[in-house]
Amino acid sequence: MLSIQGLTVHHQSHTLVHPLHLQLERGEWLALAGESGSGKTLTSLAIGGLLSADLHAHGSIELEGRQLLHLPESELRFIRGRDIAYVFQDYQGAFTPFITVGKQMDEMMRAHTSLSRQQRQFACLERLGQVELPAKQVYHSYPFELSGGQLQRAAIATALLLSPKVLIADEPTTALDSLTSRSIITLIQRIQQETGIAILWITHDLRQVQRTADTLLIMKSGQVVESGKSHNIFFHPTHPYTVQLLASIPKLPSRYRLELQNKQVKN
Ligand SMILES: Nc1ncnc2c1ncn2[C@@H]1O[C@H](COP(=O)(O)OP(=O)(O)OP(=O)(O)O)[C@@H](O)[C@H]1O
Repeated sequence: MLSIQGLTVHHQSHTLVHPLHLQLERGEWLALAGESGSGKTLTSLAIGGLLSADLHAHGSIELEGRQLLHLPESELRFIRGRDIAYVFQDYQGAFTPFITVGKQMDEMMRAHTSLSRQQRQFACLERLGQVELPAKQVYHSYPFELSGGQLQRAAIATALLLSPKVLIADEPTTALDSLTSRSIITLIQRIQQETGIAILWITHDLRQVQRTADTLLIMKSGQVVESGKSHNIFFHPTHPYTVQLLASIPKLPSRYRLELQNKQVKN
């Protein structure tokens, strides 16, 4: 569904993302993992045409056969939300502080659909319910009246409003406590199973993707150093950097730990 071939991102003469290939299918959960500054966010922003003006992307980004790279902003704006939706780490930044959550969700629906006011409200409440929030209460709340976990759920509900094909989640749980973080991941897993949405999950924490990712891409210094089925990578990492990343996971089940210890001895 989403096919990226030879994507590069440059800043002046400096290459920040080296040729990157990625294939994401309907219902798939692909995790892009790696250390801070490895190029994960730039890759995700390039997909929706969100790179800042000083950065330049080359290569090919196709969504269901349609080339997205270098589309005019007016077309990209339409694609973002309807086909590709984002959830970011900064859930507070997802909403304007002094406008109710409902009004902001409604605004998004109004911009993308010709539904009546009543239909739009119904859709917003339905989505808020889907992310396990007290829908009516949250709809009428201001962002500052909600907890971090509730706000991130509301941001997810907003991202899902138009039933996008791809959800790009850039470290959406990093700013949350571990229990809330886990509940958000479980929620997105459930939504993925129910809707078949494809997930591109960006993280520096491999613990997060152990349970969820079908496919894993490991990035280091702007390069993909390892990619494949996440199960294979967890059991049989080939790149020393991946081995290092996996070995640094604090509480890995003993069966993985043994495999890794053997790997480290060999390397
Ligand atoms: N506008 C820019 N101009 C120049 N360099 C940039 C710009 N934006 C990002 N970079 C650099 O590109 C590299 C990759 O950044 P990116 O944000 O993609 O990393 P990341 O893997 O998402 O890191 P993190 O996990 O910390 O979010 C970093 O070295 C960053 O400093």
